[in-house]
Amino acid sequence: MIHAKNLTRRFTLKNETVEAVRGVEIDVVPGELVAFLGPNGAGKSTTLRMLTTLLPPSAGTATVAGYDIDRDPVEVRRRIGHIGQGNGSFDGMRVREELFTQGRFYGLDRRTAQARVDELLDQLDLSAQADRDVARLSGGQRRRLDIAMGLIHRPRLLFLDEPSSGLDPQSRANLLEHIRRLHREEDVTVFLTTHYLDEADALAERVIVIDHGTIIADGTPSQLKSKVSGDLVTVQLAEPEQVAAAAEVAGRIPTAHELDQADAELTFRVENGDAAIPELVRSLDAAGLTLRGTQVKRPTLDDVFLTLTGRSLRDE
Ligand SMILES: Nc1ncnc2c1ncn2[C@@H]1O[C@H](COP(=O)(O)OP(=O)(O)OP(=O)(O)O)[C@@H](O)[C@H]1O
Repeated sequence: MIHAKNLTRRFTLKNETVEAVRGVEIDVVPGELVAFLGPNGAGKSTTLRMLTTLLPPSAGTATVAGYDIDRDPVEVRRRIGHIGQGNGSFDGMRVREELFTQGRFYGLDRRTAQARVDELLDQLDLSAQADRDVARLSGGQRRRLDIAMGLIHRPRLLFLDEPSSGLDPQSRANLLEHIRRLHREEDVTVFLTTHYLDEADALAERVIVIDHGTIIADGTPSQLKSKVSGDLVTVQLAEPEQVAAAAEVAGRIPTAHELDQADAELTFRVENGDAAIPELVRSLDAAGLTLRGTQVKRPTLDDVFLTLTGRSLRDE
């Protein structure tokens, strides 16, 4: 569905050149739901704009929905839906009218356009807003209308640039559910950009991580997390003086690593945190050390990003 090879884009501003995308390789097969994750400025939108034929690459090639983005941009556009950042609809139009116009724009006859509009209003839960002025929609409804607009011509591949950006948590959850359903029930291949870690984790079957214009990871959320070596175990001791001795005890667990001490707290990573705790507690007890508590935290996509880049995506 998407095959990008060495996709590269440079921007020249006065006498400075920015390499926004550097040799990106992406392969997406039909039916996948892919989250393209990265911090601000990583190159997500630039990649998306190249794949959707809005921006010519400086180097590299891509075929999207079976056509070359450079040689056959019109064929590509005909087969994809693209929902950009804050697409925005025309104010002063009613929801139904706006969708109908889009349908006619894509060459549907009046009757087909009408039927498609009704279908999309239903699918995206907008039937109750059909006769409402577009300007009076909530943020979440407006995003759903954007998606309906992008789907009018039944594309098999949908690109969404930061679809849930700026939405409150409830509208975000609702929008993601709609995207999930479209993917599941309509068999639409979805490629969306996001800088929300939890969103990528919860939504996507596959996450491609981009940083400084380069892809640094590609896999299912659990594959990516398994690259971060292990669960994070935190142990609180009664006294700061006991931490060094506790670190020695924890260090004997065969898979324990990244041991760190601060005040009365010891942290380390271990392959299976839950399985390691009982033996650790016994050993600490046998060494005469007093425990105040223990926690086990599974790796998150943020840990993956931190491991790969040395920075936290959450702080960006
Ligand atoms: N038209 C342009 N002219 C110059 N530089 C640009 C242009 N578009 C993007 N850039 C630069 O390219 C880099 C990548 O930007 P891009 O918008 O692709 O990142 P992004 O990952 O989508 O970020 P965001 O999440 O903030 O949208 C940034 O350094 C940006 O400033």
